[in-house]
Amino acid sequence: MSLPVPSKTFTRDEVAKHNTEDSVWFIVDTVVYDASDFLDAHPGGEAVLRQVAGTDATSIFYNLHRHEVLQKYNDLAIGTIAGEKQSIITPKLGDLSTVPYAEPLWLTPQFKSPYFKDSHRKLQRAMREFTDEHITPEALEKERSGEYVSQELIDKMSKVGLLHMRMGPGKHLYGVDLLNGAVDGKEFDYFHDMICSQEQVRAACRGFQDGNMAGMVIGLTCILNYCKDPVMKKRISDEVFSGQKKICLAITEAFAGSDVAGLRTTAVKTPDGKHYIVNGTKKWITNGVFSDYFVTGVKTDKGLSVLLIERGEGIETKPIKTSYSPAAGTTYITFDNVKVPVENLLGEENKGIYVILSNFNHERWTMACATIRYMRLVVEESLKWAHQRLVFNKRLIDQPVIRQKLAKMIALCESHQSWLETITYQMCYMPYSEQAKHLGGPIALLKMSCTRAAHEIADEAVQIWGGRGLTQTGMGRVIENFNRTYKFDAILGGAEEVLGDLGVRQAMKYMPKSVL
Ligand code: HEM
Repeated sequence: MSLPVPSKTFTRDEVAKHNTEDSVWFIVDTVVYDASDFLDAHPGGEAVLRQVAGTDATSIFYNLHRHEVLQKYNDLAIGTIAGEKQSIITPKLGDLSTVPYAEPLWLTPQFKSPYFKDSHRKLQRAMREFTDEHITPEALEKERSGEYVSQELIDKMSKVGLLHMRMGPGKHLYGVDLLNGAVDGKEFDYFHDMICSQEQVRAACRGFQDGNMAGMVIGLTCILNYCKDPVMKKRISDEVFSGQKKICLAITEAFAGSDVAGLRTTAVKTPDGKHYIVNGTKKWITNGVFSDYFVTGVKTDKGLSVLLIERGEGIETKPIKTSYSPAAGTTYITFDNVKVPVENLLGEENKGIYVILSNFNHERWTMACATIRYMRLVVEESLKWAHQRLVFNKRLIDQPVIRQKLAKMIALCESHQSWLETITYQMCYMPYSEQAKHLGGPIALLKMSCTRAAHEIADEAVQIWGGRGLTQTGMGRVIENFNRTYKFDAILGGAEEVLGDLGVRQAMKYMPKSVL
């Protein structure tokens, strides 16, 4: 699609005359811009615009700006050069990128994949459109302002079944209209789930990405799988899926992160056996500040247990400032003699470790989906920039050292997507009971390896982008965000070292005795 600009045409000679005190025109990709009234407002200053007045500024413009700047300021366009056609494509909402490696191979027209059916492709299109239209604009705004996700967006996501889909396959999807029939809830598998995760990441706002109901993705699973009272389970899931109530997972403490066995929040039964009294703290809890329900890991008399705690007396939530956006709603929680009915126990008393561990696989896999997709976005942006940016009279891409960096970035991205798809295929066909045994290790290793790859990609990308890779606005916005935030994935849901160890320990369990 070309930029929609007025139909008036000019000759290049006519444009050249607008190089005066009162009139500053220039050409970008055959479109004529009248910047005379924009000089004061231009973030790059007046002088630079005066320097290009009357000329074709295409190459200098793309050396400094993203194409989306022209979309935003389209009202400065007054026409086009007679007989010439725009050559730069403006993507439509929902379009696939035409940049090589910008889409996973299964979405690249020349490639085939055994894993993806029509419903996956239909869902991908619908998710891309929904993300471009509704999620990205809000993500960009909230990432900057640090405000929390709006109720309006939550309502929209609820209406199209996106909140339901983010919980992965299951009965909670039956009978729900998913993005206007893009996929039937009974057909929804982990590849659909992967698509939902990966498409949303394209907003490239890591803090908002977590702020946008990540607490639900990791917290509500425990209710769906371990709440014994069907009435309570239905009430809570209805409230959360409809967007009226928010939920989060509160496991980590200042005392214990990946080492969940070291938790210190206590739950002591009252003498009449009807309640637990909860005391303690939780730290780094995503979405905690605005949550109504806390799925909380506690110490009971003989082990760990998991309780559903409703916001009320004795609970205080305070935002924690981290290196990503406050939009994530990262929280410090204190529980001070909080009275919780015993019916709110999820799973068995003292066997909460199973509740926590069974939750981890989907959480870690979702994080791998997201990290890999974000890596790909960095590859896309870097490929575009390397073709656009001129230094030492050459495009960056014409420098072998830059091509080497891109080669490494592409290889890391493609190999991890392939590994992800292989594991996702096993998740679709392996019974849930077997998954913890056989997939816990591979998923842990995948997540560990993804975030190591993210580390390499962030490092190479910033070198390609220079100062722009460290600047929150303008051309390098995506690179800066990725470089500042990829570490969250290397820590949350299990630190790299813990996951690596888990993967190898699981392999040790299955080592045949006879190999020596
Ligand atoms: C329709 C025309 C233009 C519009 C709407 C526009 C808009 C902007 C905006 C929004 C920025 C802030 C950075 C960003 O968001 O990318 C910017 C920065 C800048 N612009 Fe423009 N601009 C235009 C044309 C030009 C031209 C022709 C030049 C020629 C030299 C120029 C030079 C700069 C410079 C030097 C910066 C600072 C870049 C940086 O900090 O990296 N702009 N412009």
